[in-house]
Order: sequence, then structure tokens, then C-alpha cells
Amino acid sequence: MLLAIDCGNTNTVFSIWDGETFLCTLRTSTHHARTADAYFTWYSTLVAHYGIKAQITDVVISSTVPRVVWNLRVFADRFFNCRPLVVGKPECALPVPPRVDAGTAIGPDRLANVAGAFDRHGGDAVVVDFGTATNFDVVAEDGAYVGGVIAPGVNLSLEALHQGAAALPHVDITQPDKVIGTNTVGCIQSGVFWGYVGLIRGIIGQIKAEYGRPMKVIGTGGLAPLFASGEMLFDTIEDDLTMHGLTVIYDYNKDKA
Ligand SMILES: Nc1ncnc2c1ncn2[C@@H]1O[C@H](COP(=O)(O)OP(=O)(O)O)[C@@H](O)[C@H]1O
Ligand SMILES: CC(C)(COP(=O)(O)O)[C@@H](O)C(=O)NCCC(=O)O
Ligand SMILES: [K+]
Repeated sequence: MLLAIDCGNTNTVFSIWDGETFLCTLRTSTHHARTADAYFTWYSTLVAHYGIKAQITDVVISSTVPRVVWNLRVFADRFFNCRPLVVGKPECALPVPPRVDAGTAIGPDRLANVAGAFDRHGGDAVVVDFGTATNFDVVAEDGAYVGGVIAPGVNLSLEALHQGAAALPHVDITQPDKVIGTNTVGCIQSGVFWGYVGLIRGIIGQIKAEYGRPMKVIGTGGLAPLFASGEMLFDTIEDDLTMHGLTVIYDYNKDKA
């Protein structure tokens, strides 16, 4: 069985793939100093809690935080006796090579999103991933990653307001009923929520105009559901898109071996 690991700047997600479905999805905060032993203690406790019988034989990793990869490699080697496939490394082939400026170190999460989106929906698509950053990943007709957009993430924006302005509290994001806030928290939530709705709509509109062909719009990442209600921003929302992409990239490399 395959253990797929998606390590973002905020959260690290483990999913066990039995070849047909994800048996479970486990989430922890991303922390570069977490050791292989600490990963296993956490992992084995939850797997036992959910009563999952999984014999992990292979591990695939996407990490937007380079420093965590070393401990995850030790984890795979020590507990599952395998060498993980790490997306973005030269030894990890991609189903379709990206077409971007030479020397660009593309986020492996974006490579996984693109592989997952192409497998499920074909090309001519844009993935909007609400992680620590909000990124838009453009998938060409043939499935190549051809670039996109990186914007500050929702929680990063809220945190920046709090950090930079003495009188602004930390607030959690929610959809405000009105645009005109009548208290400080309401004003901040309005600025970030409705600002984001404008950002998403505006960038998708400009991407489509520049791309020049109809495109599917796929939302994913922690906060995508927040922007789903009533706004018609996405054709579909798929929480497991990055994970699915990891299984696609893994299968591609396995078939080639
Ligand atoms: N259900 C949720 N409700 C509120 N915030 C969430 C939820 N899920 C994730 N988040 C927040 O959304 C942001 C993006 O999360 P995530 O997609 O895990 O980011 P990354 O992949 O960059 O680690 C983080 O700041 C996280 O705390
Ligand atoms: C854009 C990102 C920061 C998103 O990371 P995340 O929010 O998932 O932690 C990540 O994909 C990244 O570090 N990219 C490298 C630059 C690039 O993709 O062009
Ligand atoms: K991510």
C-alpha cells in the first residue's frame, strides 16, 4: 500500500492509498524539527485508533518545505523499509513536463495538483489551491503545468493585518453577511473575505482571457469550501486533489521502472 504525504507550509497530511480509495487522512502541523520517530508515534497511534490494517510498501512525498524531507525520508526507510519518491527531485518523472521559465523550482504541490486535475478532468483547467499561499495552477490541453499565480493566503493576510496594525486583533475568517462592517472584526472579515472573492473572480477571469479557451476551475486546499457557497467561483471543489495527484505521479514512476 502507498502512503502519500503532502507537506505544506502550515499542515502536513498523510493519506493511505490502497489502489482504489484513501483509507484514511491524517493531519498534523508542519514542523521541520519533527523526527522520524515522532512521525511514527503519531501515525501509528491514529492508524490503530481508526482500526486500519495497512502494510505500507511505498511512500510518495510532496513538500513545499525542503527541510522536512530529510526526516520523512528517515521515517520511510526506518519504518517501512522503502526509499520514498519525492516529487520535484530529478529522479521523480512527471507524466507531462512543465513548460515554464528555465530554472524555476515549481512547488511540488502544484505539480501534484496539475497531475491530479489532468487525470480527473483533462486539460484546459485551472486549480485554485487555498493553502498558506493561494496559488492558481494552469493545466494546458496536454496536461502540462504552464504557470499560474501565487497570492498571499487567507490566514496569512489576516495575520499580516494583526501583526502590522497595533489596534487590529487576530480574527478567524468567516463569510460576513454584509460588506459594510459595523465593528472592527466585521470590517477585517469583510476586507479579507470579500477581497478574496474579488481576487479569485478577477484572476480567474484574466487567466481565462489570456489563455483564450474555455477552462474548468477546480478549488482545493484547506479553505476552498469557505468560498464555495453561492459565489459560483468553481466548477468543482476537491479536497483530495493534491493527494490524488501524488498517486498519479507515483503510478507513472512505478510503470516506468
Ligand atoms: N477547515 C478549516 N477551517 C479554517 N481554517 C482552515 C481549515 N483547514 C485549513 N485551514 C487553514 O487554512 C490554511 C491552509 O491550510 P492548508 O491547506 O493545510 O495549508 P498548507 O497546504 O499550505 O499547509 C491554514 O492557515 C490552515 O490553518
Ligand atoms: C506557492 C507555494 C508557497 C504554496 O505552498 P503551500 O501554500 O501549499 O504551503 C509553493 O507551491 C511553493 O513554495 N512554490 C515554489 C514556487 C513556485 O511554485 O513557482
Ligand atoms: K498545499
